[in-house]
Amino acid sequence: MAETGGAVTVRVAVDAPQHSGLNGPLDYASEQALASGTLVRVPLGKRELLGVVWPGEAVGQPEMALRPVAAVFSVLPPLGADWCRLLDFAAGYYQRSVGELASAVLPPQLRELSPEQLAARLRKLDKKPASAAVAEPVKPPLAPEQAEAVARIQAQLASDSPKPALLFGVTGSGKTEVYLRAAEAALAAGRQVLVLVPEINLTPQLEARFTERFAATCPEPLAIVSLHSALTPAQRLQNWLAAHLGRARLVLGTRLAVFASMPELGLIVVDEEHDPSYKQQDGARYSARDLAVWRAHDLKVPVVLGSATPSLESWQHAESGRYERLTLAARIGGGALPRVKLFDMKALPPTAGVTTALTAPLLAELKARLERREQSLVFLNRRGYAPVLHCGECQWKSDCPHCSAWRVFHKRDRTLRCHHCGFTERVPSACPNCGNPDIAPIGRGTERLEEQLAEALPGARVLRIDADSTRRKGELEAQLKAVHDGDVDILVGTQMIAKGHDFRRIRFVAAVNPDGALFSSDFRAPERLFALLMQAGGRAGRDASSDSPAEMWVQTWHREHALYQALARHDYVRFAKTQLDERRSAGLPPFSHLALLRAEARTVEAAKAFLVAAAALLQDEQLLVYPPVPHAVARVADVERMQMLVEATQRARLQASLRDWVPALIALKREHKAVLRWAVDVDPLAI
Ligand SMILES: Nc1ncnc2c1ncn2[C@@H]1O[C@H](COP(=O)(O)OP(=O)(O)OP(=O)(O)O)[C@@H](O)[C@H]1O
Ligand SMILES: [Zn+2]
Repeated sequence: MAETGGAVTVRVAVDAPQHSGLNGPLDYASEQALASGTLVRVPLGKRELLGVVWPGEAVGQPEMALRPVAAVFSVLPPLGADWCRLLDFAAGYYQRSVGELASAVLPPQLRELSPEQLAARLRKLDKKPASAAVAEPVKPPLAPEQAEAVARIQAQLASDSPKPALLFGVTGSGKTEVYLRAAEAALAAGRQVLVLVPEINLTPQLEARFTERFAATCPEPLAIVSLHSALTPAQRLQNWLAAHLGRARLVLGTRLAVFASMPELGLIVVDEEHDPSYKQQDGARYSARDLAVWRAHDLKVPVVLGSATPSLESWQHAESGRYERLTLAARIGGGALPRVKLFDMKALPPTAGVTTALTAPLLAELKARLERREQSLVFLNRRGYAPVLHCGECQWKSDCPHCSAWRVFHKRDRTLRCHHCGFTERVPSACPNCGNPDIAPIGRGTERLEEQLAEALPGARVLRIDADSTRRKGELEAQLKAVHDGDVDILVGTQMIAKGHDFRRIRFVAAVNPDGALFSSDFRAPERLFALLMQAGGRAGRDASSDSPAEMWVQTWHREHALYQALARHDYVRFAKTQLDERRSAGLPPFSHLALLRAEARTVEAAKAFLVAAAALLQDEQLLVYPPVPHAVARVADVERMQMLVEATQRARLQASLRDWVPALIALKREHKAVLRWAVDVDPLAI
């Protein structure tokens, strides 16, 4: 803040468009001094935007008439210095402006409310009724490995320079109970706790478990809240305010919750830390997991990263001693992990007309389980009825006219839908190219699998859960409840059901067609496939009291593949070692650091020309700049997408180069009018 005449100059982080080149906080005039972190409304161009008074000296150019701050949210305590540091770091690291990031991560409703309206919302918070008195929860006695892990986290809570903990626990080993005990200790010490989960659909079950555990110790209204994008804007603001005011003692949320304002934050938990959904895929492409680690380090509080299949980045940190590894090697109650059977598709006698997803032995196994009244899960990571519709006469296929992709056949509503641009049409009754009425689906998605299972196993109660079956509010909850209640015999679904859920009745899991990912050009594809299959298998046999053996089948054409061999032995450690060895010799992350420059244009040439010119602007010899290549789905909605990888052996080196490069790219873009969009993705996940 600088004094100029009667008014003071304040720096305000505000969402100025990137091409304006105004990427730092901007100066405004204020009648009174304003503490950093104060929320304000300020004019920018013709608009009035939400802004945050930012720490640091205003540049103060007295000859320029500064525009005045339009409104001050003095009803709200300012955001903390730690929150501003987090945003400064994240904006710098992911190469965005701090104002853009602040505007993206603050609750959207804040942008619309006047100070008076916000004051009304705050009064409403006070009127929330306290929850009814609840009984003391029953806490299970900890298994020895759990007790050890909890003790280590407690030691970290007491330390003034805690190390991140990697909780490496096999599926069903009771990681959640460790989070609960760690949270209990932090809450008892008067601190707030932040728990991150990868997917919204995992929040209800976890929220229920946390509420059940802490409702007695934290009975005040809004003491436990969730933060994710499926909340209504009003709920999201309410929960965010509760966290900011310190009323919410425990915040449970998806990646955006890493930015929650929590003045007394004392512990962060990142569940399923390996999950790709922690990475934001547009705007500021941040990794919530990585930011959680940064935030914990900055605050000198512990962070617990939990997974049965840690990301190779985190695993490498545990290997090198930067993270403390806490291992839960056994399932609760001594239950065995499911036996994994690699079912060799090549060994099947070729039979014309037999669908390969549901082999006769698989059907027989499902039938046997059905007769024993056990639940089974059939996992196929592809939704829709069939990935493509095909005409045998003229070879027409249901491609998307706007994308380099097929349109997926959805039988339920008889549509052809592009999963990339959303282009949807009714299924034609005959081939649009030659008029042949006999067009047929090729391949299968969950919808078709569901149909075939119901046909092959009459009387079985088959339920499909995927993004299509759960569009409407409440559907997912109802479907999961049916599974938990035992009203379902065979559950069919995508990765949505493979992760996290504590299904107690499932004893058999089949992955019917997982091979595709083995040959992807993305170096992370094997890591993702391994994690997904381990997670899927982990849904079986979670109830140790049942005596029937739990089993997982993987139907594959590549039985000997090292990935499957490691999977069959539940050997994450070995898998990680092989992968890390490969990454080390290929110079890939975590042994190098990457940034991806993406460019989108109407033509490949225009996108490419921009990338080539951008490469010429990078003068550091220590950086390796790869030639531009098309994105895996090169064209989406008639836009060509190209990308270029930049690699450095040192993170700091890459960061230093990006700092100069990004402003230069903003200027470069002005010369490349045909480029529609460009973006830098630091630590990209999908390549
Ligand atoms: N000490 C304990 N005593 C008895 N039951 C326990 C104990 N700890 C956890 N459980 C129960 O064991 C089951 C599995 O625990 P949890 O869901 O935490 O596993 P997880 O390690 O998170 O598994 P996943 O990685 O598959 O999600 C849960 O039903 C939980 O209530
Ligand atoms: Zn499309």
